[in-house]
Amino acid sequence: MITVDNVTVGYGTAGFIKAVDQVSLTINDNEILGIAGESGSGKSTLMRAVYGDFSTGLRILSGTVTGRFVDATSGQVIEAQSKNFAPLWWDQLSYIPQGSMSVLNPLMKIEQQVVDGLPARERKGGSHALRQRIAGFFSGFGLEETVLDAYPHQLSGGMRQRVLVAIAAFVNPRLILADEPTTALDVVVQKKILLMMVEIQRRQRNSLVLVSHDLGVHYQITDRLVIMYRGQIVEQGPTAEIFANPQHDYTKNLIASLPRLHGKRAVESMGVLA
Ligand SMILES: Nc1ncnc2c1ncn2[C@@H]1O[C@H](COP(=O)(O)OP(=O)(O)OP(=O)(O)O)[C@@H](O)[C@H]1O
Repeated sequence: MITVDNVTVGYGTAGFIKAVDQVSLTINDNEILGIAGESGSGKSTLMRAVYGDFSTGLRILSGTVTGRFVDATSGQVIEAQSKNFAPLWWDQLSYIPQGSMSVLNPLMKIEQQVVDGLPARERKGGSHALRQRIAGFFSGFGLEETVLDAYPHQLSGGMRQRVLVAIAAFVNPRLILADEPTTALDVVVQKKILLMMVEIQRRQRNSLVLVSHDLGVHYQITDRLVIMYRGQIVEQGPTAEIFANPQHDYTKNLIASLPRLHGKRAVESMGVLA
């Protein structure tokens, strides 16, 4: 679906601050791909390059990010470079950036924020019918209809994050990019959000890329894992294989640093999806 080929990405026009260095990876159809790595290792930058969001001064210095999508209405295959992805946002690929409060407009009720992001074809049938569809979709994930009439500040952090996930998934995009969606939330809320994202991926059979510095999260929900270190990918492969047999010292240290419960690694005892 997405091929990242030897991409170097950074910021600035006069000078160039390199943030991602010669990275290659593939995002396949119908999979959960995890991206892990310490703070500043380039995870968010890579996500922006894959989404095609150059608004932060981001620049692809070399290499390509190519997407292959199928138009939901015409069935036509669309192949494009990420610099041309903007018309495909929401419909084909959606992005949940870090920080739910800064993403949602504080002055607008949730319903309007959902509606504003929708492609025109989704708005057909009038506002009442659309509200019913949105409410139905939200309730499928335990979000009551009253949430639609709330302003962001009236919702808890966990609720706002679930709303963001629901908005990102509403039009059934083929790829959802989620950047640290559970960071700064307590473990109970984290679990709810992770379960919601897995449920969405299973129902929609799309691809989910999950950025998290928390290897425990990756262990529980990702199919494949990419480990970044100082702007480069130092390891990638099936998550179970990486945990069973980490190759790179950085990955070994990350796994060794996971908390232990009764002599077992905590990830083995948590079983979010059990
Ligand atoms: N808008 C920007 N302008 C200039 N440099 C930036 C910008 N955003 C990020 N950087 C730099 O790029 C590098 C990679 O940052 P990035 O946010 O991609 O890492 P990250 O792994 O996502 O970190 P975190 O987990 O803290 O979010 C860092 O050195 C950072 O300072």
